[in-house]
Amino acid sequence: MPDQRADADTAVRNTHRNPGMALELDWVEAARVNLSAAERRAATLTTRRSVKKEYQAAWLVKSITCMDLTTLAGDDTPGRVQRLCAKARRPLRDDLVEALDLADRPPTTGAVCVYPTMVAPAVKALAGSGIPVASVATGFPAGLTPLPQRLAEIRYAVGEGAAEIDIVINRAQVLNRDWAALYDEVKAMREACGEAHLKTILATGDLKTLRNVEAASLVCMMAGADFIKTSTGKEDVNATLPVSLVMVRAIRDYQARTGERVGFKPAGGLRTAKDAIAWLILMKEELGRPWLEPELFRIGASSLLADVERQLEHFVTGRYSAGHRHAAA
Ligand SMILES: O=C[C@H](O)COP(=O)(O)O
Repeated sequence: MPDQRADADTAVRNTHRNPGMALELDWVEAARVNLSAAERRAATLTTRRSVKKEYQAAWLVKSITCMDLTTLAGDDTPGRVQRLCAKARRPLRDDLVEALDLADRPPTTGAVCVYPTMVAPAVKALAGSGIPVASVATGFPAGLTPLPQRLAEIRYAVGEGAAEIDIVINRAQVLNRDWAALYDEVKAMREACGEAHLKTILATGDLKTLRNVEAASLVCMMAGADFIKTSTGKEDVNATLPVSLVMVRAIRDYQARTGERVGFKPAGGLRTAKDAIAWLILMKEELGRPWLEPELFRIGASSLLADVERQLEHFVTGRYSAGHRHAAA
């Protein structure tokens, strides 16, 4: 099988940071997106391209290494987080790892993503694994607590050992097109992160237009976001391919203008191996190979791994097992 695994030797996946830049309002205001063209292009990603047989298995393993294995539920407990971390360390059964010829470097997930009070148990459970802990923060998922509390929450999560912070932006600032306010808040959040990497969740399902999605993507990158992320998983509409296309093209434009590579994280509602392949195709076609690594690409998901494991089992054995055999994640 082609080897597309990522290195999982350190708990910080990407040492490079996006330094950000001054807010360039002209660039933000010039954002324009042709909705039907974006929808047509997104549709071709899953119809024109397909990935077959052993390449499909390699891509599915790749999707595991890029997965932020997530639990963000009101009834999360340290016990649940420990079980999730065990799955992150060993996302595939040993017999599948052997059969896929991965025993010398078995895959792990890209990160584990939890609420701030679950960071400490996650850090403990992942000690020595090289898997970073990501924490949501800033009043996730609505982001409507006062700014000092949102910044304090970031500092708390970093203090507990989170290496990555997934913040939510203030959607009202986008809907009011108050780009300076959005820029200032995200910049303050980046400062509060210290060494931790900043992912900015746009909650695209709340932003009304693709033009707003593009503009918000640019403002977050200008303010120093290391990743831009689609959704919390709690909006009515979460990650979609047209929205993701707009965001990755904003990443491309930002790189062309600044030379900086910003990562992308689709999240929310991604549950099937087919979804994982579709987003990997998007990354490869729009941004190229560097964005097929966990340093620049993550899939945020609470229930995707089960189907990926099931499809890999089918690849290895020719049979599907019952869904309940892959209960965790
Ligand atoms: O950031 C990750 C999302 O909250 C996960 O959403 P999901 O539960 O729909 O997979």
